Order: sequence, then structure tokens, then C-alpha cells
Amino acid sequence: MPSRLSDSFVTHPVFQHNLNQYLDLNSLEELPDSHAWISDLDEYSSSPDDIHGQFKLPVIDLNDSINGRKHVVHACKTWGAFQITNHGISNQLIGKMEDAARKLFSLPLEQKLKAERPKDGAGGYGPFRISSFFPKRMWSEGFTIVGSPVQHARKLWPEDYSAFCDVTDEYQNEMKKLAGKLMWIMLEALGITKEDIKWAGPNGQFEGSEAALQLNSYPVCPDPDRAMGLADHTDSTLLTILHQSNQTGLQIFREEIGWVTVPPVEGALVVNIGDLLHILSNGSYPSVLHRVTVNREQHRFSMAYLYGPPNSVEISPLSKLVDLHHPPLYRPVTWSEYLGMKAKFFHNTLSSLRI
Ligand SMILES: C=C1C[C@]23C[C@@]1(O)CC[C@H]2[C@@]12CCC[C@@](C)(C(=O)O1)[C@H]2[C@@H]3C(=O)O
Ligand SMILES: O=C(O)CCC(=O)C(=O)O
Ligand SMILES: [Fe+2]
Repeated sequence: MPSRLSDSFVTHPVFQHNLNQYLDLNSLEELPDSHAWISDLDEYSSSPDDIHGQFKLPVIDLNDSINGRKHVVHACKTWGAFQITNHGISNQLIGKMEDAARKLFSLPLEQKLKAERPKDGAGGYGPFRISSFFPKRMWSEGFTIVGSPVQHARKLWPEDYSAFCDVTDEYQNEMKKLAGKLMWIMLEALGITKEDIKWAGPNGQFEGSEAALQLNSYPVCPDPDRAMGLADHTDSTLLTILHQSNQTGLQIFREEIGWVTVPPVEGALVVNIGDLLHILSNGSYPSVLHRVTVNREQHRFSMAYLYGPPNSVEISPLSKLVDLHHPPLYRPVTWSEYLGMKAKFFHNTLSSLRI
């Protein structure tokens, strides 16, 4: 079994599009057939009930010591996601990271392909891993960073890669602290204490946690109603912290409502519950289905910090949440094992672990 997240895909290489099938989306004036999704996206869009946008993903002030935690827990149970303000990550750092991502995606395609994600690797430039499940291509490009980006950054900017590495390191360090803080807000509400999670480490700060930083680019699209930025999926994480540039696109699915757009809120970050927290909480915090649409007005960027446990740890429903009336719903699984299963079963991964 792989011991690090970066090795997770050695045993589960993913289908890769041929090099000559890479298209420079920024230069296309028409939607090519390869990117035209068969289904009309309107079929999936928000139900008429949400035309006036009354269903709003909660925006929670993390400094609100009276109601903040209560709102987080309510949002986790009903939405599986929420936005946060006063999260402690400076606008300056977020801005620097977004500039670095814009700089990366603005490189010529041949240059980006020098850092292409290998078939059996976790990091580098390329389409989303879940692309292999769809007959059509998504209108997007991604760059995945697992651990240090130096090996890839050197290929992109042989003379000058340290600025990119410094900002990604700083961003990931800050995200890791925020993710640990969010974990405790969610877990304490379920009655879980530091003693209940050994792998949280002696200080309960989840020092051994692993993560990936996914930079996403969605260029303007000549025919957005027939294209898909990122198809519906849940994240294979404990939680994901997402920054979206000032352009809509992210949508969250809620039963009985449909797709709800998550508007960018200045300075806010979006938090998604992932499949591993779904398992750990024995279903109390369900992972959220989300997707990304594209538009013809403005190039959209996003940065997702995908946070998970140390790779050696088997995630299973916490024993404090399990009793005669609440039997464990899922069998234990490590993060790499889960990612390997996702590459095979995609939407059915979580249910394939049901006991
Ligand atoms: C840790 C990971 C989760 C992820 C696969 C990855 O190795 C790094 C990229 C992640 C991402 C981001 C976009 C959506 C997604 C489904 C994908 O194809 O790549 C997720 C993967 C996941 O959460 O399963
Ligand atoms: O671009 C977005 O808003 C969402 C990205 C996402 O879902 C992901 O990277 O997992
Ligand atoms: Fe996602």
C-alpha cells in the first residue's frame, strides 16, 4: 500500500488523454465536438424555486463566538458546505496565490505540458482525474500540487521557480492550520475530544495530515450552455477549502432544491465536506455534490486545498458515534485506498464501503 499521498496513483494509473488531444481553450472561437456535452445543462440547473436565489449557502463569520460554531454545524448537516469570513488567512496571501495560479495558466500550452501530470502520479498539469469517466472533455485545466511543487515548477520556469514554490508553501501551511481548526469545530459539536482521535497528534493539531492543492482554470467559453467546467463530484477528502476568483461557476446540489449557485463573497472561502469526513462522522456530516459551470464573460480561477488524514491511518466511523442504535455505516479505509477506489467506482465509491 502506498505510504504517501503522492504515491497513491502508482497502483491506480488513470486514463490519460493523448497529448495531441490537448487543446488551448483560450484560443478557440467555437466549442469543439470533443467539449460539447450531450445533455443540455439546463436539465440539471437550479429548480424554478431558486430563481430568486432564496437558497443561499450560509456565510459564517468565524469570529462570531456566540453563533459561529452553531451555524457551522447546522450548515454541515444541511448543506455539506458553507462559506467563511474572518478565517485568519490574509487577503494578501490569497491574492499572491491567485496571481501565481494566473501566471501558471497563462503560460503557453507546450510549456505547461512540460510539467504534465504523469499517468501514475498525483501532481502536475492536466485534466481532472475524474475526466476518464466522461465521454466528453471538460472546459478547464488543472494543476495539482502534492507536497513540494519544486519538481514541476522547475520545468515551468527553469530560471525562476522559487517565487511560485514560496507562495504555495506559505499558502499550504496556512490552509493546514485553518483545516485543523475547522475539523475541531465540526468534531467537538459531535462530542469528540482530542483523546478520541489519536492521529490528531499530541497537540490535536493534525500535524501528520496530508493534502493536495488543486489550481483550476476555466477559460471563457464560446458556448457555455453546452460545456462543463467540472462535472458533478464529491471530494475524496475530510474537507476542502476553496478560494474562487470573482466569477460565479461553483454550484452545490441540494436534494429537493437542485443546483444552487455559490456566489463569490469578497474575502470568503468555501468549505466542502468530503467523503472521508462523511465516513468518520458515520454519516452525520454528508459530503456535498458540486460542479462548475463556465461562462462567456470572464476567465474563472479557483484554488482548492484538499485536506485528508495521514496516509497510514484507516478512517472509520468514530467509536463514540457508534452504538447499538447507531451501527457503523462504513468499513475502514485509508486515504490512498479511497482515491484508488474513486478512480474505479467514482460516484459509487462511498456506497461500495457501506457495511
Ligand atoms: C487528493 C486528491 C483529490 C482529487 C484527486 C487528488 O489526488 C488531487 C486532485 C483532486 C481532484 C480535484 C478536482 C475534483 C476531483 C474529483 C479530481 O478529479 O481531482 C478531486 C479528487 C478527489 O477528491 O477525488
Ligand atoms: O472551481 C471550483 O469552484 C470547484 C473546484 C473543485 O470542486 C475541486 O477542485 O475539487
Ligand atoms: Fe471538488
